[in-house]
Amino acid sequence: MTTSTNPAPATTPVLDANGVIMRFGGLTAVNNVSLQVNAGEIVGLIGPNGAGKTTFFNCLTGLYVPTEGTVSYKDKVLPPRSHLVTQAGIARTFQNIRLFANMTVLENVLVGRHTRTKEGLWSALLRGPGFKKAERESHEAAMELLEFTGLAHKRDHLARNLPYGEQRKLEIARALASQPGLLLLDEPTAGMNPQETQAAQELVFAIRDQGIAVLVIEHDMRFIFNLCDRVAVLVRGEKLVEGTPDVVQADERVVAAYLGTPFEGAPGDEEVAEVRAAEAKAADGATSTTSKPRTEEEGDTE
Ligand SMILES: Nc1ncnc2c1ncn2[C@@H]1O[C@H](COP(=O)(O)OP(=O)(O)OP(=O)(O)O)[C@@H](O)[C@H]1O
Repeated sequence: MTTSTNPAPATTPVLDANGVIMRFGGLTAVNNVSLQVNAGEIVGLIGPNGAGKTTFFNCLTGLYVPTEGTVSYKDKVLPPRSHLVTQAGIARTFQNIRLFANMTVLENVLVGRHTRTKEGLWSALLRGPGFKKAERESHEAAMELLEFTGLAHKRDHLARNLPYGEQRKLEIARALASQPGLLLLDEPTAGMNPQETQAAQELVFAIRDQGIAVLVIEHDMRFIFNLCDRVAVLVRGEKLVEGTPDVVQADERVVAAYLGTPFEGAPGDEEVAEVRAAEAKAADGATSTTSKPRTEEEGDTE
């Protein structure tokens, strides 16, 4: 198992999400969630399916306007507009890969750099010295990122022809091209084999070692607990637990949330009871149609 020690004590908040609520009609997908990510940290966000993780990410990155709450990056409240959030210094990848499939690997990274280039339209049209210099710098920076992510040898391949694991890496390279101070990764190892997952872990450590804080959603618990300095657990839109991997792993509420076992004080105990009752009824129905009439069965047991 690879480990990486966090070099600096992580105390300076980079991201500060405060009391974020996101409602879709009658559904509260994220309910009053506050979360900080400090400089130098890798923080994990876990929770069962439908817990609100991606919705929370979308609130952080300006894709959704939170119903309530604020999101600050380096002490400045972010406007809920994705391009302004990227400009401020937050980059992200998506659960469903979103590459430009018919562009090359290099072109995809160059697109990611767009927010950091200052050359205007006239300069680009006239292709003057300023534009050529900027183009050369962009190219060099993109190639450095491809080296960093291990994709340099694929620079001229079309994105759609890359194996799945490399597409995920390319998404990360493209996100890094915007020179973020915080990188949000939404299920970076989904669909990866163990070797690719191991490589992804090394890559995230290397990103952190470059001074970029990371917030990562992932279902692969081994990956999360090996990787993260701190983990927050969302259940039904609410933050249930937050702490070091050891603390979170030992918390019985987390185990219960994943196994679906009701626990004291948990939201939704009534729903669990309802589902159990419905399942029992369905099982009864199945028995009575496949074996003997219900009245007989009842007679047997009484
Ligand atoms: N745009 C939307 N409109 C309405 N409901 C939504 C929307 N986006 C998400 N939801 C609902 O919000 C809840 C949280 O969904 P979300 O995708 O954030 O969960 P998640 O924790 O990321 O799940 P998963 O691990 O399966 O990706 C779900 O009930 C989902 O159906």
